[in-house]
Amino acid sequence: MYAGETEKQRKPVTVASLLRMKERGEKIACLTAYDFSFAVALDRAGVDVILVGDSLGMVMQGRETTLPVTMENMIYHARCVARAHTAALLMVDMPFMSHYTVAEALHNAGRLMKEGGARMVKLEGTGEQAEIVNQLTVAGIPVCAHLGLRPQAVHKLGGYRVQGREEAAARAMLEDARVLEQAGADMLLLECVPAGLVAEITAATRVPVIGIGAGGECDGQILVLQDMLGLTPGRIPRFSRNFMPEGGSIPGALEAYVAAVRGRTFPAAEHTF
Ligand SMILES: Nc1nc(=O)c2c([nH]1)NC[C@@H]1CN(c3ccc(C(=O)N[C@@H](CCC(=O)O)C(=O)O)cc3)CN21
Ligand SMILES: CC(C)C(=O)C(=O)O
Ligand SMILES: [Mg+2]
Repeated sequence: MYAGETEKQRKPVTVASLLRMKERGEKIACLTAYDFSFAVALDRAGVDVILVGDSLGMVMQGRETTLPVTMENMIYHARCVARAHTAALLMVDMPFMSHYTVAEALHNAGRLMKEGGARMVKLEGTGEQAEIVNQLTVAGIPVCAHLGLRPQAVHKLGGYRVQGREEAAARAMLEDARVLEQAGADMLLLECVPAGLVAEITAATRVPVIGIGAGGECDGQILVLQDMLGLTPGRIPRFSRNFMPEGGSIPGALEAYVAAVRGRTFPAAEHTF
């Protein structure tokens, strides 16, 4: 929005308001953004949570993976988005190797909050990260724990593959979700997880569960902005959908996405594992 321009006020989205949305069964619509202009557009479309994702390594920088993304990259893009002063909650990814000791996690999450303007940080991890989530919680930093397909672990996982298909892996993920919620996580994000397991985790937790390639039974959805605007070169992941044909324009596509999430028409069966 231009300086001095006024807009009808939307109440700021908070950890508490997201919890209420889960309790009421209202779906939470989330998207990534990496700059000021798109942050304003997402906010106007009624998006609840804006994620400055480390997917910026791919969609902003043209890299093959998210691994080279730095703290400086994350802070730069977070600051650009934060200047939109959105009612949408601003969540920022902790990049690869920024959160594997308590001291580093506190230092780097602190930087995303202080310098980046984040209101929540997201970290990829398992139950092993419980102590880190607990210490961030002690520091008053809202945390989203990202489970399932963790793109920062792509070389360990052997590719961008669905996670939690085998019974033992499914039990472990459910236990990780419980442990991370117990440690203080305010939100969970499940990427590329079979819909049945997602439904189980969503029912077993009080905090909102956001999905990407995780079916329609979780509390909200997230997509990478460039994928849903049809801007990604080549094939988009199966779980994604281009909303541009339906929306007709960028604001139209963003509104169509929010409406489809709220109206439970996205994701459909073909986007689900
Ligand atoms: N543009 C973009 N979109 C994303 O969703 C995204 C990124 N970048 N970068 C970071 C991660 C990487 N992601 C990905 C990338 C590819 C698949 C993929 O190709 N999945 C297969 C399913 C494989 C299986 O069945 O096990 C697919 O067909 O969609 C999944 C997640 C999600 N994230
Ligand atoms: C795909 C979402 C969940 C993400 O972590 C990112 O954009 O980096
Ligand atoms: Mg990410």
